[in-house]
Amino acid sequence: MAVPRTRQGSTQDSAQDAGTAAAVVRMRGAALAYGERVLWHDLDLDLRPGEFLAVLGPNGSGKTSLVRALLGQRQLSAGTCTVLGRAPRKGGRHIGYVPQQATLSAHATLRARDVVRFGLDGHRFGPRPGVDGVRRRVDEVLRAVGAMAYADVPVGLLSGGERQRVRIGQALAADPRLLLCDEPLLSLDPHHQRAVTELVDARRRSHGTAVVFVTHEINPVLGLADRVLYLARGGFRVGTPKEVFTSDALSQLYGTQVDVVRVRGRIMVVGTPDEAAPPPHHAEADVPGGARS
Ligand SMILES: Nc1ncnc2c1ncn2[C@@H]1O[C@H](COP(=O)(O)OP(=O)(O)OP(=O)(O)O)[C@@H](O)[C@H]1O
Repeated sequence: MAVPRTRQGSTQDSAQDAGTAAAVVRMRGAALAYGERVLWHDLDLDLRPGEFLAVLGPNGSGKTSLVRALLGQRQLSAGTCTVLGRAPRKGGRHIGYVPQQATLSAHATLRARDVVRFGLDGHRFGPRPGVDGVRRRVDEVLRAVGAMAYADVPVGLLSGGERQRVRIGQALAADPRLLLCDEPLLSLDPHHQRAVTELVDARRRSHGTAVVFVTHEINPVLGLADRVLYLARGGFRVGTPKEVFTSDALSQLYGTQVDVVRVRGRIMVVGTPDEAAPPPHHAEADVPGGARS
């Protein structure tokens, strides 16, 4: 089960250090830069089993790059990161990855069950189940994600919401301890958004799978996220949704007046600068008052 933990900036505290032994992801002083451009830096983060971390931020703030760093596809430019106690590496076992939407269309003629099976076959190490075992496991996963009804339908014929269930099935097939979801709600209607978030939530509650969930919108995960990592302008803010979604916290992060308004249990953020603007470089990015840049 998830235990919320608060963290702002990079100052370490003993309570957090006590919790690191079981951390699924551990980052210390982590930074990621492309050339001169620093996406984020001084990031300290411990993600515990069963914890749901929502990652938010404007376009280009480095959310996908963070996921790629955890997958071992991007090298940190500074600091350290471990995933399940080891340096992140490509093809690591126990990591389920739900990539951004586009990727499945390349395999549009494959049936849903084939796509889920790839989640089992994709791992080069560890014991391999036999043919019957594979089929059983694929069926089990298809049922778990509610995709049994279209198990034999080519994914190219499925709706966006149905495909997303299949993608999640693929990510869950290998029984991951860490689930990385990169904008799985993109272009889904509220009904399907709810279905997808409930699937992910059920998984982390039943299996203690830690979740990193990149999303542009906090509201669909507001009741689920233990913590939010909000990236912007080369900086970040991390804490519970209540702590991060305040006018003060986001104004500090953005370096301009931002208003956070709550309406009928939903959060609206008003006044964020143009999302297309690139973040400043490292030296300009320090945000005073603990919201680290
Ligand atoms: N390999 C790379 N080399 C150089 N720049 C890169 C590379 N990969 C990403 N970038 C740049 O880094 C920035 C962050 O990209 P990233 O995809 O992590 O952002 P994001 O927060 O996921 O954005 P979005 O919300 O649009 O998906 C972008 O400006 C992107 O162009």
